[in-house]
Amino acid sequence: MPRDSHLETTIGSSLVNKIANAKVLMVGAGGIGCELLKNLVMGGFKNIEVIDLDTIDLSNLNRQFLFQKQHIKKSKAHIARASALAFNPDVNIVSRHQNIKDQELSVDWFKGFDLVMNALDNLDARRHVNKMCLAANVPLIESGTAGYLGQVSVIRKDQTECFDCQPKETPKTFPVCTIRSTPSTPIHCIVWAKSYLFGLLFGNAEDDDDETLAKGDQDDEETAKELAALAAESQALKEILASAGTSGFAQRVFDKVFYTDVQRLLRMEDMWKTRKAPVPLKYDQIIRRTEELPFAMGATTLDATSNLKDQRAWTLQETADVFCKSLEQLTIRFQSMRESDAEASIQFDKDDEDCLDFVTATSNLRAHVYGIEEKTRFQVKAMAGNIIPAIATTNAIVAGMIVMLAFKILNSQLHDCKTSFLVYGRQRPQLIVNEPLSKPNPKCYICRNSYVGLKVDTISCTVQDLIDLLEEHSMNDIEIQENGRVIHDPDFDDNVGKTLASLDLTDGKFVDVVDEDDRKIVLYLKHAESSDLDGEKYVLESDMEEALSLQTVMKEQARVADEAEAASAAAAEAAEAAEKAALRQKQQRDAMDVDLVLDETNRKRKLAALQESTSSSTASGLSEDSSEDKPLKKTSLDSVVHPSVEDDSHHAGADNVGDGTTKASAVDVDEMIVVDGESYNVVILD
Ligand SMILES: Nc1ncnc2c1ncn2[C@@H]1O[C@H](COP(=O)(O)OP(=O)(O)OP(=O)(O)O)[C@@H](O)[C@H]1O
Ligand SMILES: [Zn+2]
Repeated sequence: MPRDSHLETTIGSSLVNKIANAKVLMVGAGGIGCELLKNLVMGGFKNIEVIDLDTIDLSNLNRQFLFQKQHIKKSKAHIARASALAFNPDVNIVSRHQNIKDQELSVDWFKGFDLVMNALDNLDARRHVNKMCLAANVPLIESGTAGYLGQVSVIRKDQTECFDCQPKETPKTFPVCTIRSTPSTPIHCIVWAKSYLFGLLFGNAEDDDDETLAKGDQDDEETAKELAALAAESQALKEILASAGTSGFAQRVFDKVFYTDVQRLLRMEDMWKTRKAPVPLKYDQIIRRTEELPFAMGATTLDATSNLKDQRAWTLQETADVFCKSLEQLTIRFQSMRESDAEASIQFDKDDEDCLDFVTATSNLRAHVYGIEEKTRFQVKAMAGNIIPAIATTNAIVAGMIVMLAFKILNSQLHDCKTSFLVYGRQRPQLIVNEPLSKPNPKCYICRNSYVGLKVDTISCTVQDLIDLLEEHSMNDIEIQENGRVIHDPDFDDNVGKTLASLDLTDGKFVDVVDEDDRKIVLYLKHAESSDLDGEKYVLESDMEEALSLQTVMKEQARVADEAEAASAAAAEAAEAAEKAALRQKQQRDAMDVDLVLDETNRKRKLAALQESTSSSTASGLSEDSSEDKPLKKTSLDSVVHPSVEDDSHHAGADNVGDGTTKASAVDVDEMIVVDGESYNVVILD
């Protein structure tokens, strides 16, 4: 039986043919990628290109099942290809051990695919593929997982939202004073070790801040004072750094950060009125304490190859030992890096043994000083590396959903595609939640651009030539930028005589051009020898007029969106003002007495009774009327009591609807009814 016969029965031979003829690109051969590649070769795809920049790590093997122990350190892309071919040898797979951001992988290269599928793990690469697919006008399936959660969606130029249409969540930050002075949780200690101390010791001493530290309100006098003290503290540590590499260096750092600095903090007595005060720790103390222990725990040496080192809590002596040892190792590395490059720094890497040792020991020593729970090396790795455990099943489900979307896209059924969320722990027993694909954000600065290929000899073409070219297409007073770098604008013309190549505007670069009407064209440069340009100075690969008129439409859409946003902001403001006014009114009414609480039915009866009684001129008060043959039903407002319950002298004859508390003033007065010259405040229940 032919291999694809079941597939044909399921989805029809026409779609099977489309799948077989499609050329698809898979970016990333990790957790999702391995599952996806298997699905593709089993799902009838015959032309697949797979790219991954990484090599296989032992930690990948639990879920990236195309890889085995003997593949460790080999290219993920090449091994994924070889293993997938074993599932189906009848497929053409090209593997690339390469970064998807490589310049050689141009917009034209992307144009060679019918569909791109991301199986990536980082924003930067996702953003890049998003932009390339928009420029190449190729559909992209974007996916991601985090523990039990997963998401799959489709990105199609001008039809759906792109990856950058909505701002992405910024990483969690911590107030700098919490991290530097008043930690209260293990993560505070880990961030201090990883982002502050590590950076100060092995980074560029000037930029000892980290984006995980939020500066807080520096106008606040207390905060400003504390920040100044912290800056002085960092400066003192930098002075100790001058003795790096000499004997006793590690102990000096130890005593500085766990003793001297903590003592300074303790002098700020107000700080500890409501918090548990830290206990300064000196290196010598640990040695002394360890000698006092019944067993020679200080003699324990942690075996780096043993799992125990990762999984069990270390003694204080062990922690101090690891601190000193890892500090020395990293210092040696740092100094040798600095010999060849004065700006060199070590980046924290959770998979680097010395880095992880240093951060584990340092954060636990700080935790010890502050009486905070200590963490094992394994736990610190997860927390410092922001690791959410990857779950094979989640990846498998998401890879399955990617293939279903791929089928629909190749079958021209974009309208049937949905964004799918894999959810977990919800009350409803529903694993997958679907949402229609969103429309592009009219204000998106990535997908609302018009991308135009420009073939040009970048060696001879000057910025002025580029300006002339754009003016020929009626783009005036233009501003030219590349990746945020200003190349030219109406007030900055220093570069007009320079060639594109001399400004590093070379093959594959995106050049943003905005004109006086705010129309934005992104030119992607394609270097061509002058001889290949048929005597022309340049060749534009798309119709510029069409792109510009599309821009005019998009700018109008953005304007309408702006207006709608402004209108909804104004409406929200008005609603807030109305709410405030209503609240004020309520407060005024609350100050009044409440005589009756009626529900709507009662109100009608009451009014009817009142009218009847006043017209017959027999009524002397509400209570008499209401106790006639049609008695009023008491309302169920338990919390309201007629003021006369407290004070009999007032409206003693009124109908005491509602009973219970004494807080009549908490109720709105809805109506005032006048009967026989006497006024009654009435509350009407909904
Ligand atoms: N710029 C890029 N170019 C090519 N491949 C990339 C790029 N960025 C990330 N990748 C690849 O995407 C894959 C994502 O897979 P996954 O999320 O399972 O990560 P992992 O690195 O295998 O696992 P973990 O991060 O949990 O150790 C990785 O194999 C990674 O090498
Ligand atoms: Zn967008």
